[in-house]
Amino acid sequence: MSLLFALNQVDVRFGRVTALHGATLAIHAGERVAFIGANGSGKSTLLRLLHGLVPHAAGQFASHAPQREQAMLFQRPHMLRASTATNVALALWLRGTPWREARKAAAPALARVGLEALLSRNARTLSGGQQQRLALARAWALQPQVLLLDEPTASLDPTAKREVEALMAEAAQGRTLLFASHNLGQVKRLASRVVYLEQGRVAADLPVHDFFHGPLPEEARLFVKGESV
Ligand SMILES: Nc1ncnc2c1ncn2[C@@H]1O[C@H](COP(=O)(O)OP(=O)(O)OP(=O)(O)O)[C@@H](O)[C@H]1O
Repeated sequence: MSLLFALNQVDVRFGRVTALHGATLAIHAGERVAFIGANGSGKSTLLRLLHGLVPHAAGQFASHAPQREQAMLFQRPHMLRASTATNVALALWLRGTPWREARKAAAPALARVGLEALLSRNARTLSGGQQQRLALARAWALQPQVLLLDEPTASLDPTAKREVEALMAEAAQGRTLLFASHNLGQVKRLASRVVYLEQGRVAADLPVHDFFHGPLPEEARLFVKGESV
């Protein structure tokens, strides 16, 4: 599998805060990596670094995945005050698809996530679960090699969580999936590898089975115990 991202002793800083500290990681095409850890441990920062949204302050960072081959979903996606179809079409247009073609691609993308009945609905009026589905449709339409998801089901009710998670699994087929989650059940269902962050450091990096069944550093063990009750 080809190497997509290589981090060697990478630091990311926001003023005096070091959000990532000495992170060393290699991510290959086709992997499904879950980033877990307590609030503020650096999960979003790591995803944002991989997506080219924040610079690194120290160490070496190499990305072999072109930005246009990536799509990122945020916990609370930003929707434009326009129809759901326009929201999808604009994402395509911004990546260089001619407008007419982009408009045409919107309907099938929305149908994939079950929003075909809401094509002309103002996206800002959608529920949280519907907005997350729209965000997935937008990402899906771009057909990215790499899908980055930052706690995409965190603010959803249990039913919407299940629905969006099923769509995430489907959207990840044949792609590299990199996601942050506090939901360890979701991590077990979706990830092939777990990276556990602690105060900006990579404290464990293991295949999913070994993470949940093998010996772990003490902090990671306590984290899993605390989160899985
Ligand atoms: N734009 C920013 N400016 C200043 N500090 C920031 C910024 N973004 C993140 N941080 C800080 O960097 C650290 C890591 O934050 P990050 O959002 O990456 O954590 P996280 O693991 O994603 O947390 P959560 O689980 O709460 O989403 C925190 O101390 C946070 O306050």
